Amino acid sequence: MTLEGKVALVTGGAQGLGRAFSEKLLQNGAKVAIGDLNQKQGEQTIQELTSQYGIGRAIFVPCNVTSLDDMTNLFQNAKEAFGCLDIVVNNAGIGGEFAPMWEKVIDVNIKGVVHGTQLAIEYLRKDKGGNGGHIINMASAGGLNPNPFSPVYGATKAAVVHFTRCWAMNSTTIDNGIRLNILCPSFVDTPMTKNISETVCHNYETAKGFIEKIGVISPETVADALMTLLKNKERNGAILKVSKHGGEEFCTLQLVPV
Ligand SMILES: NC(=O)C1=CN([C@@H]2O[C@H](COP(=O)(O)OP(=O)(O)OC[C@H]3O[C@@H](n4cnc5c(N)ncnc54)[C@H](O)[C@@H]3O)[C@@H](O)[C@H]2O)C=CC1
Ligand SMILES: CCCCCC(=O)CC\C=C/C=C/C=C/[C@@H](O)[C@@H](O)CCCC(=O)O
Repeated sequence: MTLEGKVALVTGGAQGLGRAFSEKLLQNGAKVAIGDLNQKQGEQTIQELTSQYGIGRAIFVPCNVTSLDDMTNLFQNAKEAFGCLDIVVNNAGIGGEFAPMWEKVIDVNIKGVVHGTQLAIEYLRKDKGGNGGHIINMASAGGLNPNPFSPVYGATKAAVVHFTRCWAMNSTTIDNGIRLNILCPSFVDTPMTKNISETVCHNYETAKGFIEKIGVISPETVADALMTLLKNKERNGAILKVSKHGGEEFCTLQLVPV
């Protein structure tokens, strides 16, 4: 029970990776506040997690990460329900390359992470009554190396990597006991990957071969990588890539030939 007594907040936790993260956090003793746009799925997930891990361990708050009001409400509810906050996982994200969807991708994947990070810093900082803590932002292997089929999506994930590393070097976070790290999985077996089609990426037929070559990993594998970051008490601004062929690899940024 490495996270006994800790309180975590996970965005996009109704399904997919966010749900797997929430479950892993509960298994390790934490309490979890899940925020998600999908109220029906979110409430069902909380019911299932509660029956497995006990009453009062997890709450659901309907929330659109692009709305600062919704996100503020999510953080307030988490603090009121559990008394404090220690871990924030900014996980909610979407894909889509064509108009009008691509603008929404930028909004959710970047604005959502900016909201979640800025609020997390306010709630965690020691000089404002917090305990310090850990922020994990979800990027993607496609934010490190080019996925030629999803340029807009890849750009948002590169932005998440850079945004997070900037904050990790900031004296406000460092002096207040806050660390920020980044998870970069390759393709994962979630509804997002299952729904990849010619309506969300370019050159879909070729993309299928690309996905097959890179391989698809399980949400549990990525949840284990989240635990690797959470158990580590030193790293700040680190990028943890997880892929089928490479496993967990801490990365530095490098340009690969295209
Ligand atoms: N599935 C994959 O292959 C990979 C996914 N990722 C990233 O991991 C994160 C989670 O992805 P998956 O679980 O695969 O996706 P998913 O589509 O299975 O689940 C995403 C969840 O986020 C919620 N969500 C979407 N927009 C939202 C919004 N505006 N506000 C609040 N909640 C919202 C959805 O309702 C859903 O419950 C995303 O940031 C994604 O970009 C990164 C690398 C690989
Ligand atoms: C709607 C889009 C959903 C995308 C979900 C992801 O975030 C998956 C991104 C996953 C991996 C991207 C990796 C890109 C790697 C390449 O630049 C290159 O490193 C791989 C070379 C492939 C090969 O020839 O082995």
